[in-house]
Amino acid sequence: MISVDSLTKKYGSMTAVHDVSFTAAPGRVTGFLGPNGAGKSTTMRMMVGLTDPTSGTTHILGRRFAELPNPGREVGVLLDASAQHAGRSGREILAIAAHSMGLPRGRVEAMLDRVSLTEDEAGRRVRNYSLGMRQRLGIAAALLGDPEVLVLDEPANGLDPAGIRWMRDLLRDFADQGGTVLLSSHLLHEIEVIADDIVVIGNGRIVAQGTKDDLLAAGGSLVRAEDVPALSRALTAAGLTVHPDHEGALRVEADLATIGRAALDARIALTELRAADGARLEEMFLELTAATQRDQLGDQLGDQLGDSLEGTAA
Ligand SMILES: Nc1ncnc2c1ncn2[C@@H]1O[C@H](COP(=O)(O)OP(=O)(O)OP(=O)(O)O)[C@@H](O)[C@H]1O
Repeated sequence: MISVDSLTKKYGSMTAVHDVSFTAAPGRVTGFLGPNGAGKSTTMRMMVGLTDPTSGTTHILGRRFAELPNPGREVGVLLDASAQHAGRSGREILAIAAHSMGLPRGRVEAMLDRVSLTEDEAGRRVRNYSLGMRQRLGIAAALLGDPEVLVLDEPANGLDPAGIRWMRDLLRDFADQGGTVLLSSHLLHEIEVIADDIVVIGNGRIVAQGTKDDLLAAGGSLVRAEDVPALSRALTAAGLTVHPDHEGALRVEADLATIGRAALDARIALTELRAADGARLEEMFLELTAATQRDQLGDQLGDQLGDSLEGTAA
Protein backbone atom coordinates (compact mmCIF):
# COMPACT_ATOMS: atom_id res chain seq x y z
CA MET A 1 0.00 0.00 0.00
CA ILE A 2 1.23 3.48 -0.87
CA SER A 3 -0.45 6.62 0.41
CA VAL A 4 0.43 10.09 -0.74
CA ASP A 5 -0.99 12.96 1.31
CA SER A 6 -1.03 16.58 0.16
CA LEU A 7 2.40 16.32 -1.42
CA THR A 8 3.81 19.61 -2.75
CA LYS A 9 7.19 20.40 -4.32
CA LYS A 10 8.31 23.88 -5.24
CA TYR A 11 11.44 24.74 -7.20
CA GLY A 12 11.86 28.48 -6.56
CA SER A 13 8.66 30.10 -7.75
CA MET A 14 7.67 27.03 -9.83
CA THR A 15 5.36 24.47 -8.25
CA ALA A 16 6.20 21.09 -9.84
CA VAL A 17 3.77 19.12 -7.64
CA HIS A 18 0.78 20.79 -6.04
CA ASP A 19 -1.16 19.21 -3.15
CA VAL A 20 -1.16 15.71 -4.62
CA SER A 21 -3.01 12.96 -2.73
CA PHE A 22 -3.83 9.41 -3.80
CA THR A 23 -3.41 5.80 -2.73
CA ALA A 24 -2.14 2.75 -4.57
CA ALA A 25 -3.77 -0.37 -3.13
CA PRO A 26 -2.39 -3.89 -2.70
CA GLY A 27 -3.51 -6.37 -5.33
CA ARG A 28 -3.91 -3.55 -7.86
CA VAL A 29 -1.79 -2.01 -10.59
CA THR A 30 -2.13 1.77 -10.34
CA GLY A 31 -1.22 3.81 -13.39
CA PHE A 32 0.13 7.33 -12.85
CA LEU A 33 -0.63 9.11 -16.09
CA GLY A 34 0.36 12.59 -17.21
CA PRO A 35 1.93 14.47 -20.11
CA ASN A 36 5.66 15.28 -20.13
CA GLY A 37 6.59 17.58 -17.26
CA ALA A 38 3.34 16.94 -15.35
CA GLY A 39 5.13 16.05 -12.11
CA LYS A 40 5.16 12.22 -12.17
CA SER A 41 8.89 11.69 -11.66
CA THR A 42 9.08 14.38 -8.98
CA THR A 43 6.22 12.71 -7.08
CA MET A 44 7.87 9.29 -7.35
CA ARG A 45 11.27 10.63 -6.29
CA MET A 46 9.64 12.15 -3.18
CA MET A 47 8.01 8.78 -2.42
CA VAL A 48 11.35 7.02 -2.25
CA GLY A 49 13.26 9.72 -0.42
CA LEU A 50 15.34 11.02 -3.34
CA THR A 51 13.74 14.48 -3.34
CA ASP A 52 12.54 16.30 -0.21
CA PRO A 53 8.94 17.50 -0.41
CA THR A 54 8.19 21.15 0.32
CA SER A 55 5.18 19.84 2.27
CA GLY A 56 3.07 16.71 2.56
CA THR A 57 3.94 13.10 3.28
CA THR A 58 4.16 9.68 1.65
CA HIS A 59 3.80 6.34 3.40
CA ILE A 60 4.77 2.98 1.98
CA LEU A 61 3.44 -0.02 3.91
CA GLY A 62 2.44 2.44 6.64
CA ARG A 63 5.89 4.00 7.08
CA ARG A 64 7.88 6.83 5.59
CA PHE A 65 10.50 5.53 3.16
CA ALA A 66 13.35 6.57 5.45
CA GLU A 67 11.83 4.49 8.27
CA LEU A 68 11.72 1.22 6.30
CA PRO A 69 14.24 -1.15 7.90
CA ASN A 70 15.50 -2.68 4.62
CA PRO A 71 13.95 -0.60 1.82
CA GLY A 72 15.13 -2.86 -1.06
CA ARG A 73 13.30 -5.80 0.54
CA GLU A 74 10.08 -3.81 0.84
CA VAL A 75 9.98 -1.49 -2.18
CA GLY A 76 11.32 -2.22 -5.64
CA VAL A 77 12.19 1.02 -7.41
CA LEU A 78 12.89 1.73 -11.08
CA LEU A 79 13.27 5.44 -11.70
CA ASP A 80 15.77 5.70 -14.54
CA ALA A 81 16.71 2.57 -16.46
CA SER A 82 19.71 4.37 -17.98
CA ALA A 83 21.21 5.17 -14.57
CA GLN A 84 22.86 1.74 -14.23
CA HIS A 85 26.64 1.44 -14.41
CA ALA A 86 27.27 1.18 -18.18
CA GLY A 87 30.61 -0.64 -17.82
CA ARG A 88 29.20 -3.57 -15.82
CA SER A 89 27.25 -6.52 -17.10
CA GLY A 90 23.61 -6.97 -16.17
CA ARG A 91 24.52 -9.98 -14.04
CA GLU A 92 27.22 -8.02 -12.16
CA ILE A 93 24.79 -5.18 -11.41
CA LEU A 94 22.26 -7.60 -9.94
CA ALA A 95 24.96 -9.51 -8.03
CA ILE A 96 26.21 -6.31 -6.34
CA ALA A 97 22.65 -5.29 -5.43
CA ALA A 98 21.90 -8.81 -4.11
CA HIS A 99 25.06 -8.74 -2.00
CA SER A 100 24.18 -5.35 -0.49
CA MET A 101 20.71 -6.64 0.43
CA GLY A 102 22.06 -9.88 1.88
CA LEU A 103 20.34 -12.06 -0.73
CA PRO A 104 21.59 -15.43 -1.95
CA ARG A 105 23.33 -15.49 -5.36
CA GLY A 106 20.61 -17.79 -6.74
CA ARG A 107 18.21 -14.87 -6.57
CA VAL A 108 20.17 -13.11 -9.37
CA GLU A 109 19.75 -16.05 -11.77
CA ALA A 110 16.07 -16.34 -10.83
CA MET A 111 15.47 -12.65 -11.64
CA LEU A 112 17.42 -12.80 -14.93
CA ASP A 113 15.17 -15.66 -15.85
CA ARG A 114 12.05 -13.81 -14.66
CA VAL A 115 12.73 -10.86 -17.00
CA SER A 116 13.85 -13.13 -19.86
CA LEU A 117 17.42 -11.82 -20.17
CA THR A 118 19.39 -14.63 -21.80
CA GLU A 119 22.74 -15.99 -20.63
CA ASP A 120 24.46 -14.03 -23.40
CA GLU A 121 22.60 -10.77 -22.63
CA ALA A 122 23.23 -11.09 -18.87
CA GLY A 123 26.97 -11.23 -19.53
CA ARG A 124 27.02 -8.23 -21.88
CA ARG A 125 28.03 -4.76 -20.67
CA VAL A 126 25.03 -2.52 -20.03
CA ARG A 127 26.39 0.16 -22.40
CA ASN A 128 25.61 -2.32 -25.19
CA TYR A 129 22.03 -2.92 -24.04
CA SER A 130 19.02 -1.69 -25.99
CA LEU A 131 16.59 0.52 -24.06
CA GLY A 132 14.20 -2.43 -23.77
CA MET A 133 16.94 -4.62 -22.25
CA ARG A 134 17.79 -1.85 -19.77
CA GLN A 135 14.15 -1.71 -18.74
CA ARG A 136 14.11 -5.49 -18.21
CA LEU A 137 17.28 -5.26 -16.12
CA GLY A 138 15.78 -2.36 -14.15
CA ILE A 139 12.71 -4.46 -13.41
CA ALA A 140 14.89 -7.41 -12.39
CA ALA A 141 16.71 -5.07 -9.96
CA ALA A 142 13.39 -3.79 -8.60
CA LEU A 143 12.11 -7.36 -8.05
CA LEU A 144 15.38 -8.65 -6.59
CA GLY A 145 14.56 -8.14 -2.89
CA ASP A 146 11.12 -9.79 -3.31
CA PRO A 147 9.39 -6.54 -2.29
CA GLU A 148 5.68 -6.03 -1.60
CA VAL A 149 5.58 -2.70 -3.45
CA LEU A 150 6.88 -1.62 -6.86
CA VAL A 151 7.41 2.03 -7.88
CA LEU A 152 8.27 2.17 -11.60
CA ASP A 153 8.78 5.38 -13.59
CA GLU A 154 7.96 4.88 -17.29
CA PRO A 155 8.93 1.17 -17.22
CA ALA A 156 7.37 0.52 -20.64
CA ASN A 157 9.59 3.12 -22.35
CA GLY A 158 11.50 1.44 -25.15
CA LEU A 159 9.54 -1.80 -25.00
CA ASP A 160 7.95 -3.09 -28.20
CA PRO A 161 4.30 -4.28 -28.15
CA ALA A 162 5.37 -7.81 -27.16
CA GLY A 163 7.52 -6.30 -24.38
CA ILE A 164 4.58 -4.22 -23.11
CA ARG A 165 2.44 -7.35 -23.04
CA TRP A 166 5.16 -9.19 -21.17
CA MET A 167 5.34 -6.38 -18.62
CA ARG A 168 1.57 -6.31 -18.22
CA ASP A 169 1.56 -10.04 -17.44
CA LEU A 170 4.47 -9.68 -15.01
CA LEU A 171 2.86 -6.78 -13.13
CA ARG A 172 -0.55 -8.51 -13.15
CA ASP A 173 1.03 -11.57 -11.61
CA PHE A 174 2.81 -9.45 -8.99
CA ALA A 175 -0.46 -7.69 -8.06
CA ASP A 176 -2.44 -10.94 -8.07
CA GLN A 177 -0.08 -12.21 -5.37
CA GLY A 178 -1.04 -9.23 -3.21
CA GLY A 179 1.65 -6.77 -4.33
CA THR A 180 1.14 -3.03 -4.85
CA VAL A 181 2.28 -1.59 -8.18
CA LEU A 182 2.54 2.09 -9.07
CA LEU A 183 3.78 2.80 -12.57
CA SER A 184 3.91 6.03 -14.52
CA SER A 185 3.51 6.74 -18.20
CA HIS A 186 2.86 9.68 -20.49
CA LEU A 187 0.92 7.38 -22.85
CA LEU A 188 -2.77 6.79 -22.21
CA HIS A 189 -2.83 3.55 -24.19
CA GLU A 190 0.01 2.02 -22.18
CA ILE A 191 -1.81 2.77 -18.92
CA GLU A 192 -5.11 1.52 -20.30
CA VAL A 193 -3.51 -1.81 -21.16
CA ILE A 194 -1.66 -2.32 -17.87
CA ALA A 195 -3.48 -0.55 -15.01
CA ASP A 196 -6.49 -1.38 -12.81
CA ASP A 197 -6.66 2.09 -11.27
CA ILE A 198 -5.63 5.38 -12.85
CA VAL A 199 -4.43 8.65 -11.33
CA VAL A 200 -4.15 11.46 -13.88
CA ILE A 201 -1.81 14.40 -13.21
CA GLY A 202 -1.47 17.60 -15.23
CA ASN A 203 0.61 20.66 -14.36
CA GLY A 204 1.43 19.18 -10.96
CA ARG A 205 -2.22 18.65 -9.95
CA ILE A 206 -4.38 15.54 -9.85
CA VAL A 207 -7.14 16.01 -12.41
CA ALA A 208 -8.86 12.61 -12.23
CA GLN A 209 -8.57 9.34 -10.38
CA GLY A 210 -10.57 6.14 -10.10
CA THR A 211 -10.77 2.61 -11.36
CA LYS A 212 -9.97 2.19 -15.03
CA ASP A 213 -13.44 0.74 -15.59
CA ASP A 214 -15.14 3.78 -14.02
CA LEU A 215 -12.96 6.28 -15.86
CA LEU A 216 -13.48 4.52 -19.19
CA ALA A 217 -17.22 4.02 -18.62
CA ALA A 218 -17.59 7.77 -18.18
CA GLY A 219 -17.42 8.10 -21.94
CA GLY A 220 -21.17 7.77 -22.73
CA SER A 221 -22.12 6.37 -26.15
CA LEU A 222 -20.89 6.98 -29.65
CA VAL A 223 -23.42 7.25 -32.45
CA ARG A 224 -23.24 7.92 -36.16
CA ALA A 225 -25.76 8.34 -38.98
CA GLU A 226 -25.58 9.36 -42.62
CA ASP A 227 -27.16 12.70 -41.66
CA VAL A 228 -25.27 13.60 -38.48
CA PRO A 229 -26.75 17.15 -38.08
CA ALA A 230 -30.30 15.71 -38.25
CA LEU A 231 -29.34 13.05 -35.69
CA SER A 232 -27.86 15.71 -33.42
CA ARG A 233 -31.06 17.77 -33.60
CA ALA A 234 -33.24 14.72 -32.92
CA LEU A 235 -31.25 13.59 -29.90
CA THR A 236 -31.08 17.10 -28.48
CA ALA A 237 -34.86 17.45 -28.97
CA ALA A 238 -35.25 14.18 -27.04
CA GLY A 239 -33.52 15.88 -24.11
CA LEU A 240 -30.13 14.16 -24.46
CA THR A 241 -26.76 15.89 -24.09
CA VAL A 242 -24.82 15.61 -27.35
CA HIS A 243 -21.14 16.42 -28.02
CA PRO A 244 -19.57 16.38 -31.49
CA ASP A 245 -16.82 13.75 -31.64
CA HIS A 246 -13.56 14.60 -33.40
CA GLU A 247 -14.14 11.82 -35.95
CA GLY A 248 -17.49 13.11 -37.21
CA ALA A 249 -19.65 11.01 -34.88
CA LEU A 250 -21.62 12.19 -31.85
CA ARG A 251 -20.86 11.37 -28.24
CA VAL A 252 -24.07 11.22 -26.24
CA GLU A 253 -24.52 11.12 -22.48
CA ALA A 254 -27.04 8.28 -22.54
CA ASP A 255 -27.14 4.50 -22.82
CA LEU A 256 -27.40 2.68 -26.13
CA ALA A 257 -31.12 1.74 -25.82
CA THR A 258 -32.20 5.35 -25.11
CA ILE A 259 -30.30 6.63 -28.13
CA GLY A 260 -31.61 3.84 -30.39
CA ARG A 261 -35.21 4.64 -29.36
CA ALA A 262 -34.76 8.40 -29.90
CA ALA A 263 -33.30 7.79 -33.37
CA LEU A 264 -36.13 5.40 -34.25
CA ASP A 265 -38.74 7.95 -33.11
CA ALA A 266 -37.11 10.50 -35.44
CA ARG A 267 -36.93 7.85 -38.23
CA ILE A 268 -33.19 8.25 -38.57
CA ALA A 269 -31.18 5.20 -39.66
CA LEU A 270 -28.01 4.77 -37.62
CA THR A 271 -24.74 3.58 -39.17
CA GLU A 272 -22.98 3.02 -35.82
CA LEU A 273 -23.97 2.84 -32.15
CA ARG A 274 -21.57 1.73 -29.40
CA ALA A 275 -20.20 2.51 -25.95
CA ALA A 276 -17.65 5.35 -26.28
CA ASP A 277 -14.99 3.61 -24.18
CA GLY A 278 -12.55 6.05 -22.75
CA ALA A 279 -13.70 8.94 -24.92
CA ARG A 280 -13.84 11.39 -22.06
CA LEU A 281 -10.58 10.22 -20.56
CA GLU A 282 -8.92 10.49 -23.95
CA GLU A 283 -10.42 13.94 -24.55
CA MET A 284 -9.27 15.16 -21.14
CA PHE A 285 -5.82 13.72 -21.67
CA LEU A 286 -5.48 15.25 -25.14
CA GLU A 287 -6.51 18.63 -23.71
CA LEU A 288 -3.94 18.28 -20.91
CA THR A 289 -1.22 17.32 -23.39
CA ALA A 290 -2.12 20.14 -25.76
CA ALA A 291 -2.14 22.64 -22.86
CA THR A 292 1.29 21.38 -21.75
CA GLN A 293 2.67 21.68 -25.27
CA ARG A 294 1.28 25.23 -25.49
CA ASP A 295 2.97 26.09 -22.16
CA GLN A 296 6.26 24.55 -23.31
CA LEU A 297 6.08 26.41 -26.62
CA GLY A 298 5.32 29.60 -24.68
CA ASP A 299 8.37 28.96 -22.45
CA GLN A 300 10.59 28.32 -25.48
CA LEU A 301 9.36 31.47 -27.20
CA GLY A 302 9.86 33.37 -23.94
CA ASP A 303 13.44 32.05 -23.72
CA GLN A 304 14.14 32.93 -27.35
CA LEU A 305 12.65 36.38 -26.83
CA GLY A 306 14.78 36.76 -23.69
CA ASP A 307 17.90 35.71 -25.62
CA SER A 308 17.22 38.11 -28.49
CA LEU A 309 16.49 40.95 -26.05
CA GLU A 310 19.77 40.20 -24.26
CA GLY A 311 21.45 40.24 -27.69
CA THR A 312 19.90 43.66 -28.37
CA ALA A 313 20.99 44.98 -24.98
CA ALA A 314 24.56 43.82 -25.61
N1 LIG B 1 15.51 19.61 -9.96
C1 LIG B 1 14.65 20.40 -10.58
N2 LIG B 1 14.79 21.74 -10.59
C2 LIG B 1 13.89 22.54 -11.20
N3 LIG B 1 12.78 22.09 -11.83
C3 LIG B 1 12.57 20.77 -11.85
C4 LIG B 1 13.48 19.84 -11.23
N4 LIG B 1 12.99 18.59 -11.41
C5 LIG B 1 11.84 18.72 -12.11
N5 LIG B 1 11.59 20.03 -12.37
C6 LIG B 1 10.41 20.55 -13.10
O1 LIG B 1 9.26 20.03 -12.48
C7 LIG B 1 8.25 19.75 -13.46
C8 LIG B 1 7.81 18.33 -13.32
O2 LIG B 1 8.85 17.48 -13.80
P1 LIG B 1 8.77 15.89 -13.72
O3 LIG B 1 10.09 15.37 -14.19
O4 LIG B 1 8.31 15.47 -12.37
O5 LIG B 1 7.64 15.57 -14.80
P2 LIG B 1 7.18 14.19 -15.42
O6 LIG B 1 5.69 14.15 -15.30
O7 LIG B 1 7.93 13.06 -14.80
O8 LIG B 1 7.58 14.35 -16.94
P3 LIG B 1 8.19 13.33 -18.04
O9 LIG B 1 7.05 12.47 -18.52
O10 LIG B 1 8.67 14.26 -19.10
O11 LIG B 1 9.29 12.55 -17.37
C9 LIG B 1 8.87 20.10 -14.81
O12 LIG B 1 8.44 21.39 -15.19
C10 LIG B 1 10.35 20.06 -14.54
O13 LIG B 1 11.04 20.93 -15.41
